[in-house]
Amino acid sequence: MNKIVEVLPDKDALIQRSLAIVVDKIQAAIAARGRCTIALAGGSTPKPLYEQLATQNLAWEKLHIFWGDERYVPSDHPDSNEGMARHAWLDQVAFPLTNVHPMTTANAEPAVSASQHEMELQQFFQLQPGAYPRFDLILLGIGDDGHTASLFPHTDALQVRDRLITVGNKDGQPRITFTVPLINHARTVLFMVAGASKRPALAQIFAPVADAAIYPARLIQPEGELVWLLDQPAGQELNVN
Ligand SMILES: O=C1O[C@H](COP(=O)(O)O)[C@@H](O)[C@H](O)[C@H]1O
Repeated sequence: MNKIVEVLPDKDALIQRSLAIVVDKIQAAIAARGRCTIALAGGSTPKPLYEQLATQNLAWEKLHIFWGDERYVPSDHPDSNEGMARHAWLDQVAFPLTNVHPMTTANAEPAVSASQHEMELQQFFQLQPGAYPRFDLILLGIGDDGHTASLFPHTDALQVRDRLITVGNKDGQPRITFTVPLINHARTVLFMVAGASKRPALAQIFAPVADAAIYPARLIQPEGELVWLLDQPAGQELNVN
């Protein structure tokens, strides 16, 4: 694993740096393999990045969009990660409908939705049973509690090692999420973390020793490249070399 940690002066600088990295990864993947597969983060941090991506002139027809996690709500719900990215980016450019692969949240049982999305990934990547796809880029954030994607502290989702997609749990609310092994198979994982509220969790995530059950982002140790982009309020006390 190649780990890079950058502390940027403020959130705007973090967004500009993430834009440069994401555009570079998209173009490199298309040049090397004829397409790029990217899994988006939700929440609020990446929204300005998605708005900036909507201003770029990229080969959208060669870009396939997935999500690393989803709240279990309809896509038109204000909490929807899909809805946020569509509004900020995907609906603003000529993006082929077939290139957008959201996690369904239509089933009464979240486990059914998780299985359906797993089958969609297996078909899209033409996977053998038990194989993991290698996303070109997976975007992640962390919560104040150290969660990432929808891998929350002390939840069963943290232990899942034989699935691509599983059901997450935030205080009893279901989520759909990439599993740890799926994330760790990525070519590049890019964390975007902004704000002083993330500082305590970051200190534990970066500590030489800490409990990954409490700070699940510690479990993200990809085979490829791991990039952490932090703004100054989040990363100022980290001893990052
Ligand atoms: O609930 C979630 O939170 C994390 C962190 O969001 P942020 O806005 O604090 O960066 C996000 O990465 C994840 O996709 C989302 O479902």
